[in-house]
Amino acid sequence: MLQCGEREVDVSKRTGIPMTVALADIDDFKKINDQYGHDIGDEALKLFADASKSAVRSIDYFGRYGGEEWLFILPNTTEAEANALFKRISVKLSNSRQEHGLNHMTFSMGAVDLHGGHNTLEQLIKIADERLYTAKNNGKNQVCVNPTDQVLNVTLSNA
Ligand SMILES: Nc1nc2c(ncn2[C@@H]2O[C@H](COP(=O)(O)OP(=O)(O)OP(=O)(O)O)[C@@H](O)[C@H]2O)c(=O)[nH]1
Repeated sequence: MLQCGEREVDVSKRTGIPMTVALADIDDFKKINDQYGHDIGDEALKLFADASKSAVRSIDYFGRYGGEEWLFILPNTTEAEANALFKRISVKLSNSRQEHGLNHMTFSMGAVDLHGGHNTLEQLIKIADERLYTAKNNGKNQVCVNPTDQVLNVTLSNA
């Protein structure tokens, strides 16, 4: 997946077509494990993965990254459009989490597109991670696409 990401960075640089890198992390995952047990924690990971897989397009790349985080590589996408992805995953998650008794499960996301000095996949992942950290610090259940802009906080009926 990282190799594909490097290739997408090259394509974006060559063509000028934007691409976005996003990192996501389930909120308070440790509490889910502590409260419901490790097996339900694993189930929560699967629910998130299924919601994400069904929310991305066929040209996007999605996978687990560095243990607890999830990486999205989104060709032909601006960082502002990551808001829409965040909403789509949130809605899909809200549909499936109730069946599993995980009514309060949410996630946070940080996203950045290729522009200015952010030139390599490694740099983009680093900035996405910083923005994910900002989204967590700002209250979780939200995406941070640019810390100077307002973050999008999605509050679903059972969140
Ligand atoms: N069930 C399960 N738990 C895991 C797995 N990998 C990591 N964890 C647990 O995930 C937890 C990581 O939580 P963090 O992401 O650090 O913190 P958090 O509780 O989600 O808090 P925030 O990120 O601030 O929302 C730890 O308790 C790990 O043991 C896994 O594959 N399955």
